Amino acid sequence: MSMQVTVRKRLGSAERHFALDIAFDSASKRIALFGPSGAGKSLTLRAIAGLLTPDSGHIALNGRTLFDSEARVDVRPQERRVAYLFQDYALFPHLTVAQNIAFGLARGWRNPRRSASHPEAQRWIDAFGLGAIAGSYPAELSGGQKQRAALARALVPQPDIVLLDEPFSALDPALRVRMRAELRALQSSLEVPMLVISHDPDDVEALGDHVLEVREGRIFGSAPVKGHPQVYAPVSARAV
Ligand SMILES: Nc1ncnc2c1ncn2[C@@H]1O[C@H](COP(=O)(O)OP(=O)(O)OP(=O)(O)O)[C@@H](O)[C@H]1O
Repeated sequence: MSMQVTVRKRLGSAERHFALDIAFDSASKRIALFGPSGAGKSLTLRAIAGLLTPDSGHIALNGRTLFDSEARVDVRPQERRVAYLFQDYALFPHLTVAQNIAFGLARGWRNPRRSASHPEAQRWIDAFGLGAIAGSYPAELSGGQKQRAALARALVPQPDIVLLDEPFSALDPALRVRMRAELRALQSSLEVPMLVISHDPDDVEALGDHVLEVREGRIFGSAPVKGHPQVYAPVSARAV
C-alpha cells in the first residue's frame, strides 16, 4: 500500500476561516489520523474520497493519481476504489442486511431485490458471520452487527482502501471497547488497508501502525504508534 496526500483547502465565511494544509505519505496498511475535534480530520478524509475538492494538491493511492490540481485530474468518487464508512454507518433502513451489502455491488439506482442472490455479497455475509441476520433490517441489529454489515457493504466492491470516520463515536464506552477489539481483529484478517480517524488515543493505539496527528488543519506529528508515545502529549508540552 502506498498513499501520498497533499491537500490545501480554504473554507469559511467572512467571519470564520479554516485553512486545511495537509501533507503526508504512508506505506502502512493501518493508518490513523488523530487529533482534536475541528482539526481537519474529516475534511482530509473527504478529500481522499473525492467528496471535497481541494484548492490545490495531489492525492495518489498505490501509484494511481486520484487528484492532481496541476494536471487537472479529479477522479470521480465512485471510480476511486475508496470506501468511506460514515460515523453512523449509514445503512439503508428499508433494506435488509443482505440487500445493504449487495448495494455495494449495485450499478445505477435500483435497489437489489430481496430474493436475488449475489455470490460476492454472500462471501462477505459468510466471512462476517452475518448469515443468521441477512434478512433483518438495520433497526433490528446490535451495534456490532451494524458495524460488520457496513464494513461488508464497503468491502464488496473490492476497494483499495477503507476510510473510517470516527467509527465508534456514537457508542457507549462498553460497546466502544468491544467494537474496537472487533475491528482490530478484522484488520488482522483482512488484506485491505484502512485509514481510521479518531480523537481517542485508545482507538489509535488499537487500530493504527502509522499515526498522523492533525492539529489546526496541519499534520503536527507523524510516528509509528508504539515507538513514539509523545504523539499523545498536549500541544503545550512540545515544541511546535
Ligand atoms: N463547509 C465548511 N465551511 C466552513 N468551515 C468548515 C466547513 N466544513 C468544515 N469546516 C470547519 O473545518 C474545521 C475542520 O473540520 P473537520 O470536520 O475536518 O474536523 P474534524 O477534525 O474531523 O473534527 P471532528 O472530530 O469534530 O469531526 C472545523 O473547524 C469546521 O468548522
